Amino acid sequence: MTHAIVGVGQMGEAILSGLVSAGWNPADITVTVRRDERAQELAQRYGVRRVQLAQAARHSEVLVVGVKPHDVARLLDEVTNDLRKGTVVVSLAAGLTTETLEEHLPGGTPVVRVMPNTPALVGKGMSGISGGRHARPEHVEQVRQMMAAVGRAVVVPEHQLDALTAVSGSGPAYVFYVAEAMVEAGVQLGLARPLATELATQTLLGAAEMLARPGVHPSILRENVTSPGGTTAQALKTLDDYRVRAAFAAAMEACRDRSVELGEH
Ligand SMILES: NC(=O)C1=CN([C@@H]2O[C@H](COP(=O)(O)OP(=O)(O)OC[C@H]3O[C@@H](n4cnc5c(N)ncnc54)[C@H](OP(=O)(O)O)[C@@H]3O)[C@@H](O)[C@H]2O)C=CC1
Ligand SMILES: O=C(O)[C@@H]1CCC=N1
Repeated sequence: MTHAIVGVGQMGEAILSGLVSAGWNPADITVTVRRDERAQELAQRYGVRRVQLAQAARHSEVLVVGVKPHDVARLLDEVTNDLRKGTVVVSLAAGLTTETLEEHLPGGTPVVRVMPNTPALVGKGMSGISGGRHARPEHVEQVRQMMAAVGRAVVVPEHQLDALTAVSGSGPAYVFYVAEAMVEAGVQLGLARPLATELATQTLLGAAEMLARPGVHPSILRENVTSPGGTTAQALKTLDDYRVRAAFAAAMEACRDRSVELGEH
């Protein structure tokens, strides 16, 4: 019995890489991909075996579906006749509800929905997890343990997954966007690009580690950097003048709404 990943793109590979780095035996993980060169690449990088979809469906304990949301229904329809009774089907797809997923699978199939993020690649992922109608607590726990191997994993009511997507699923992109903005601004101020990149990267890393300590709040950490009448106060006032906080609220609301929309059919 293996864990199968079907559709190994950005997110599927991040989880695969995280699991192998966490010490999972590559012999216990199979991948199902369309292109031969991708199969070779994954075999070389991680030592995992490629299997056809039917084989993944027949022999896996957990089958992770890592294709784009609009490809999920077709893939599940293809899988349904071969699916071993008891296999837990895990979807990574934004928006798609467990109810929709269940409609494309044999009655009684345990379905677990996961909203991961790409830092799983470096063992620092953040996943939200919800079980479907037929997922027993032990199924949800099995998936939680898999995702906990590549970072942190929380079980949440399914209706919260759209909002969770806006915070942690898409969240890394906001951080990379801020990093890009800081680098570009540093270059604008006359710093060499490699130096600006090193300064921004190490600053984000250090700030993230401070945030992760127990009992701290971002507001306090920010205040600690902000000397009265000093440089940071000027910078933060300018961010407020440009309504950056409001922009985040609007961006994340749009993200949540898109997730809801992806789930409507
Ligand atoms: N990227 C992210 O940060 C996050 C993504 N997600 C979710 O993860 C899922 C995947 O997203 P992402 O990894 O970004 O997308 P990618 O396009 O990078 O990966 C999707 C992969 O699915 C493959 N694929 C499509 N159809 C099949 C098939 N029939 N059989 C085998 N493989 C197939 C594609 O192969 P090919 O290369 O041949 O086209 C591609 O490699 C989405 O549902 C998304 O909502 C969730 C959280 C975060
Ligand atoms: O952009 C997307 O739709 C996916 C889901 C969360 C992050 N990336």
